[in-house]
Amino acid sequence: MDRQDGVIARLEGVTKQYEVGDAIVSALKDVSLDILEGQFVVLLGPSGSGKTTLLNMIGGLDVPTRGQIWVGGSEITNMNEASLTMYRRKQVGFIFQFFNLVPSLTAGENVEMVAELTGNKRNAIPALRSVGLGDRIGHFPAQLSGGEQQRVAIARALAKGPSILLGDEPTGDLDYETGKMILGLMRRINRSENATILLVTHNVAISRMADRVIRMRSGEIVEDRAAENPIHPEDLEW
Ligand SMILES: Nc1ncnc2c1ncn2[C@@H]1O[C@H](COP(=O)(O)OP(=O)(O)OP(=O)(O)O)[C@@H](O)[C@H]1O
Repeated sequence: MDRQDGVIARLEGVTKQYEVGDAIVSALKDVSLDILEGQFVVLLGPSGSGKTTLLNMIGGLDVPTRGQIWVGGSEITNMNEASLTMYRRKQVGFIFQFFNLVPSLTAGENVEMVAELTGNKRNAIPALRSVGLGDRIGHFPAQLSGGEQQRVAIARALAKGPSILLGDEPTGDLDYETGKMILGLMRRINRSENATILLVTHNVAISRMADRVIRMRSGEIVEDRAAENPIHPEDLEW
């Protein structure tokens, strides 16, 4: 894969099958896709359509049954387990619905722990400042609101300096206003740092802020379109 063409992630003929008893579930069927650096991509689709499976493949959390995946110039589908662990640790920023912070560590320590793994410990405090939490560094997750906890999780992802940020329903557990604030933050990071973001959601309204909208059904991409005029997250309504 050639980074010169601006492609940060490429999937070629990716198929994922799960064996469940005697049955085979095809979660992804021959999916091919290029994601460009700096794109804000929203991935939509009904429950069970393969969104999380696709995200997990790109994030190196699971491996395809067939097909190839490149991220940031390296093919991850031919990596051994040790290289794949390093890839997950250093190259991918994960933002989940339920924040996944360590309750016994402060906000600062939660970010530092991950930043340290990637050799970027000095990034931790600036990352927290960049999400507006410079004054919450010593707070524990239980002392933070849901929106603040998600901002810590975003800071933790950013502190790695990842090739791609992967969000799985990152606003799914937040109220309307807080959800919009988190989307606004993600958009700001995308625009100001040219961060590539792939965001999975059930919420069709969120697709109006995307540069590109991909829709899945039954393990296949059924629509892939560039958005002409993405709107500001503040103006989203649902
Ligand atoms: N570990 C697994 N073992 C067996 N089947 C699985 C496994 N993970 C996912 N599947 C199946 O693969 C299909 C795609 O699942 P996936 O979680 O990717 O869908 P999704 O679009 O993210 O759904 P949701 O919006 O509900 O999270 C589903 O039919 C699901 O049941």
